This record gives sequence, C-alpha cells and structure tokens, in this order.
Amino acid sequence: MWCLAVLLNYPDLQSVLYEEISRETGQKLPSVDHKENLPKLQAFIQEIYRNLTLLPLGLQHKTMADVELCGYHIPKNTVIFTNLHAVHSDSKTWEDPSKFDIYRHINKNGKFVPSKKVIPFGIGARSCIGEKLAQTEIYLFLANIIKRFEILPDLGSKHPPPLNDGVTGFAFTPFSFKVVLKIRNSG
Ligand code: HEM
Repeated sequence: MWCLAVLLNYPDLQSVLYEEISRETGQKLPSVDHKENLPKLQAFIQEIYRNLTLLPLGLQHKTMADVELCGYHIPKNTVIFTNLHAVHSDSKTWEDPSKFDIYRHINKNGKFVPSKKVIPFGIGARSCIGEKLAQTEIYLFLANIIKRFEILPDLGSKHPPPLNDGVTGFAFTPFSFKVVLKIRNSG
C-alpha cells in the first residue's frame, strides 16, 4: 500500500517508472526476466523498503544466554527488538534520510545498487522466511500495475495520503485512502 501512496504523492516519478517499464517490456507483460533491466523500479522498491519500513521493530527475540554486544551486557531471557527503522534512518549512512529519493540507489552508470544496509526482512538465522516470495510478488505487482494503469487520486480526496505518518502498531501501514486506477490505452 505504501507503494501506491508514494506514487500518488509523486506523479512525476510514476511517469518515470512507466516509461522505463514500457520501453523495456514493449508488448509483453512484465516478468521476472525484465527485472535486471528495470533499475529505476528496483531502486523505487528498495527506497520503499528503506524509507517506509513495514516492520519498524522487526519481530521480538529472546536471548538464550548472557551476551556481550558492543560493550553492553544483555542477560539471559531478555526480550530484544531490532530497530530496523533506525538502521534505515541513520544519517551516517543515508544523506537526508527522511527524503524519498530513488536515485540514492542508482549509480553513475544508471545501474541499480542493492544495499546491504536496507534490511526490511531482518538479517541472520531468523530473518524473514518469506523474503524471496515477498520480493518477487512486490516487483511483479508493481511492474504490472504501473504498466497497465495510471494511478490517480480519488476526486473526493483533498490531499494525497501522508507519507510521514500512518497506522503504527506491529506494522507501519498508511492510513486508509482511496485511489483511482485508470487503464492505459497502450501496452
Ligand atoms: C514485505 C513483506 C514482508 C516483510 C517486510 C517481512 C519482514 C519480516 C521481518 C522483519 C521478520 C523478522 C526477522 C528478524 O527477526 O530478524 C520476518 C519474519 C518472518 N516472516 Fe516475514 N516479511 C514479509 C513477508 C513475509 C511473507 C510473504 C512470509 C511468508 C510467506 C513471511 C514469513 C515470515 C516468517 C515465518 C518469519 C519468522 C522467521 C523466524 O522466526 O525464523 N514474511 N519477516
């Protein structure tokens, strides 16, 4: 849902992604084979993962034994949260971290640069078991929706959905919003 909320806020970005997808896929439906040649779409998805972390505090874990970590003593049976949001907002890594900018993930040659510091699925032995499935679904959903439809604001909505606030609980999701999907003539 964040992807659609972002596209409503940045119509120019939607056009950039549409151009890239339609140029690369021509008359075909976007598939995983096209992904490599869609650097802006990949950068868009990575920026969504970074800027709008779905599970800001990951899942809780519990220490099975006393642990020393970076000079801190963590006793056995302590509940631990991994602050993924903080990793994604660290100004030592990310310039102007609150800004949504897909171009931070694209190099001078126009290639997508995957980042080990974007970790919406966690890391390590207990990281998300559904990561590959989720990544593929998100890519296919977006490539196909952006190619087939223009994503437009609902005429009854005064403002696009906010990106700096949402429903915060276990997951961070946008407040509910309406969207109009207008079928595109070509493709
Ligand atoms: C955008 C989609 C998703 C995000 C952002 C996400 C994120 C996460 C995160 C942050 C964790 C905790 C990792 C940790 O503690 O280090 C997790 C765990 C998990 N996720 Fe996902 N997830 C997504 C989709 C899915 C899907 C589609 C499935 C199943 C098909 C799934 C199944 C699981 C399971 C079973 C765990 C627990 C793994 C364990 O404790 O060993 N997730 N996920």
